[in-house]
Amino acid sequence: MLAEGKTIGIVLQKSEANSIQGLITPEYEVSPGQLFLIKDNNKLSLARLENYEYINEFYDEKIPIVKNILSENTSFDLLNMNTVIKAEMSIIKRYGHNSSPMPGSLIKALPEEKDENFLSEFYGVKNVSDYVKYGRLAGSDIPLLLDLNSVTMHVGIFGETGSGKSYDMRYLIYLLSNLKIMGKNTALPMIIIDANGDYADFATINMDLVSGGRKWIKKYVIREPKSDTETRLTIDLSLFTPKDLADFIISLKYGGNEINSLQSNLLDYVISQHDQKEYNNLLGKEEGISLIQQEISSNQNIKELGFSSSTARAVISALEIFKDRIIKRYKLVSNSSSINEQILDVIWKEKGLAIIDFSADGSPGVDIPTKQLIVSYISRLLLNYLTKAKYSGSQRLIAFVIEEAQNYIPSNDYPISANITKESLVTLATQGRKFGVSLFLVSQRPAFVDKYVLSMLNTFFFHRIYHEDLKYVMSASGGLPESLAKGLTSLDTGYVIVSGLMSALKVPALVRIPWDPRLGSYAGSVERIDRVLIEDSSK
Ligand SMILES: Nc1ncnc2c1ncn2[C@@H]1O[C@H](COP(=O)(O)OP(=O)(O)OP(=O)(O)O)[C@@H](O)[C@H]1O
Repeated sequence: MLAEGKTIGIVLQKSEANSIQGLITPEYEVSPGQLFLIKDNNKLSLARLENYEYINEFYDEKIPIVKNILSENTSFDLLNMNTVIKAEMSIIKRYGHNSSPMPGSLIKALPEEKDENFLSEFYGVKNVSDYVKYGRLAGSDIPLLLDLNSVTMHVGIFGETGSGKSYDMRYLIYLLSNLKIMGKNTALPMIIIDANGDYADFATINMDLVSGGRKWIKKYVIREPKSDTETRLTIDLSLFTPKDLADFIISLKYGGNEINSLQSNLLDYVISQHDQKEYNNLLGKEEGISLIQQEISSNQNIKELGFSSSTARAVISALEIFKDRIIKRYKLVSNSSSINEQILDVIWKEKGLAIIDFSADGSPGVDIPTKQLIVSYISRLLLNYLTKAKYSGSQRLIAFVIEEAQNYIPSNDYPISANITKESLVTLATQGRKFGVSLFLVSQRPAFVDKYVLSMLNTFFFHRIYHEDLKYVMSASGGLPESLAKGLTSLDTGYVIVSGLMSALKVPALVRIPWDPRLGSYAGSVERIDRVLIEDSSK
C-alpha cells in the first residue's frame, strides 16, 4: 500500500468524473497545481489542486457581519480561527481502482517517503533506476521521474529572462551527465550551443560536476584558444550545397536579413562549376576567394546567362566581406575541421560533452549569420553521422542543445532570416527519433520559434513566460490545466511546469528545482546587486 502523508482536509463533494471539492486546514500552505493524495477507505487517488480560496464562516456576501466586527481588535483572531481553504481538485491518477472518492474521503499531503518502492508505486513504473530523478513535486520531497526513452521526441525549455532556464538546463545537463543505468555510470552525449557562456565552466573549473559518466569534455571557441581546455572551432564547407553557401555569402553583406536573389543565383552558378570537395580550398582560403572573384569578373558565360556587370561587382564585394570576416578574422574554415564525424564518434563513444561557446568571451564579435552557419553545419554533420551509423546497424544517440532557438528556427513573426539553419533543423527534428538525435530547444520567446518545429517537441519545461507567449505555449504543449496555465506568467524563479512524454506522471506537474550553489555559479547567473555593491573592489 502506498505511503501517505498527514491528513490535511476532507472531501465534501464530488462533481464531474474527476473533479472534487473539499476543505483544507489553513495551516497547510497550498499552491495551484500542487498534488495531494485522496483516501477513500482503502482506495487512494492522486489529485491536483486546481483552485482554492480562503473562506471564513463569518463571511457571507449577503450579510455584512464582517463589517460590523472589524472595529474590534479581537476580530482578527476570530476570523483566523474559523478560516478554512476551500479547494477544487481534480483526480489525475487512481491506484488500483476506478472509482472517484466519495464525500468524507480524506485529503492527505504527499508523504515524505521517497524510496524506490514508494516511487515505483507512486508513478506506477517497474524500475525506478531506469528513470532520472528531477527536482521535487511542488509542496513535497518527491522527485519527478523523467523517462530517458522519450528524449528523442525532443524537448523545449521556455521562460522569460531571469525565470531560471539556464539554471534548469545546467541542472538537466548535470543529471544527464551522471546517469547510472543497471549499475553502470554513463551519460547522454551532448553538443551545446551555449549562447551566453552559461555552460563554459563545465569544461574547466566545474568539470567534475559533469564527468560522472563522461570521458570527453571540450569547449570550442571562435578565437585563439587561451588554454588547453579550449579548441578553436573550424568547419568543413563541403557539407553545404552551392545554393546554401551563395545565400550565406550574400546575406552576410546585408547583415543576414536579406538575400539579393540575383546575386545569390550568380554565386550559386559559379560555385556549382567546382567540385564540392574543393569548397574548403576555394572558399576557405584567401587565394581561393581571389580565384572565384576572377572567374566572376572574366567569365563570358555570366553575361550570356543574363547577369549584369553590377550584379557581378556586388557578388565580388560580398566575397570580399566573407573573406575578411570568415577567413581572416574567424579562421572558420578548414579541410580538417575541428568538429567532424570522427569527433562525433568520440562524443558518442566517450559519452562526451561539446560546448560551443558563442558568448562574447568565447566568440567575440561573431554575428548571427555566422552562428547560423555553424549550427547548420553541426546539424548536417549530426544527421550524416547518425544516419550512417543507423544504416550500418548501430543505434546511437546524441543530444543537441540549442539556446536562443529563435535565432536558428524563427517563426514568421520574428524578423530574422535563417534559411541555412531552418531546413537542417527541421530535418533533424523530423528524422531525429529514427536516427537518435534529441533536440533541446531553449528560448525566452516560444512565440518566435517556428510553429512546425515547436509542434514536434514532446516534452516541455515551462518557466515563467511572457503573457504574449501563453497561447503558443498552450498550443505547443497540447494544453495545460487551467490551474497551471493561469500561474504560468507569474511562476516564481526555481519553479517549472513539466509536461509531456518524458514525465512519468503523464500529466503536467509543478516542480521545484533545488538550488545547488555550485551549479548556480555561472556566467549568466545574476548576483544580488546589494551584495555586489558592498564587495571590496580593491581586491
Ligand atoms: N532553482 C532555483 N532556485 C533558486 N534560485 C534560482 C533557481 N534558478 C535560478 N535562480 C536564480 O535566478 C537567476 C536567473 O536564473 P537563470 O540565469 O537560469 O535565468 P534565465 O531564464 O536563464 O535568464 P536569461 O534568459 O536572461 O539567461 C539565477 O542567477 C539565480 O540567482
